[in-house]
Amino acid sequence: MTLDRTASDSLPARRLLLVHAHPDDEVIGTGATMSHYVSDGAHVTLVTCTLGEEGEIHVSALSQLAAGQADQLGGWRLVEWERACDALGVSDRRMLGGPGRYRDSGMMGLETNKHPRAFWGADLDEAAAHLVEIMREIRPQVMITYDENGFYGHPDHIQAHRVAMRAAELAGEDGPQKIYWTAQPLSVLRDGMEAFKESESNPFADVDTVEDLPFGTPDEEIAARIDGTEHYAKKTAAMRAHATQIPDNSWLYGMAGDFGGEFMGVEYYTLVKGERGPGEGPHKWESDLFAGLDLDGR
Ligand SMILES: CC(=O)N[C@H]1[C@@H](O[C@@H]2[C@H](O)[C@H](O)[C@@H](O)[C@H](O)[C@H]2O)O[C@H](CO)[C@@H](O)[C@@H]1O
Ligand SMILES: [Zn+2]
Repeated sequence: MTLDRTASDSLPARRLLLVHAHPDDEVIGTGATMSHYVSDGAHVTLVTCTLGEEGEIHVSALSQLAAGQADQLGGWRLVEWERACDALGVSDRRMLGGPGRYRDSGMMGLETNKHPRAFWGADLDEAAAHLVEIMREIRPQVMITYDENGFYGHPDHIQAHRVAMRAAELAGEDGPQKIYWTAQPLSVLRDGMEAFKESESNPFADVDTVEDLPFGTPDEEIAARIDGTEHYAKKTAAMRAHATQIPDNSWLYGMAGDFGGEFMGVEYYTLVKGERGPGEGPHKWESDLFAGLDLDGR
């Protein structure tokens, strides 16, 4: 079968693919990065794997949409997701296999993990094939997804990692030349713990040290620091679009409000495929995910 590569030939020279598990993950972990690259003229493709049907509902008027009631939260979060992508300027956004193909599995160990459409139980190569199709169309040079623990251990995040990495393997030369996993440097977590210690809405309240958290990466293992502080207003606008998941009193707004863009507008990554480009600072962190790539060849 001859592959139609004219699609990517008509796209901008730089093409970034992000693979996320639920609506809202895209903004929480990578919203500033997405907005930064859209603003800088790159083509950004977001692939989200589930509709988030099993999520909480922080908007009381919508509480009856819950999975155990009308079971309509997935459709509502699809709308939230579209609005959030609009706020970030991301027009190329897709649900893996189409909206509704894979269902939010719920937290690890719950009965919902066994739902016949739960993403956690998806056939890996079948799910990866949907992503390979997108890679062949877009031919992204860079891909962002989660580490093997899904950043914090949620089954859909772990499965998103597995599907993204398998698709990159199957896509061969149409797959990404550089692959990054979302990460949070331990130094930033320590600063956050200090900054939040007097705060009412404190995400660090249940731990004594940052090493007790299910995530955190030694600074020397971080490869890239993307400064999107000029875009954190768009990131917070996109977060507000996800109102069922991110309540107005969320600590995430505290980070943006009291601590400015440094915490919300800067996002960090480890590099697991490809060569690190030129970097800055004590650990030579890249400031551009496309650093070191020969873009002419693709
Ligand atoms: C950020 C993220 O991945 N959120 C997921 C997660 O949400 C958690 C879940 O509702 C849990 O019950 C809460 O205690 C926790 O505060 C939430 O972050 O899991 C949901 C169910 O799979 C998912 O819909 C949501 O997007
Ligand atoms: Zn998620």
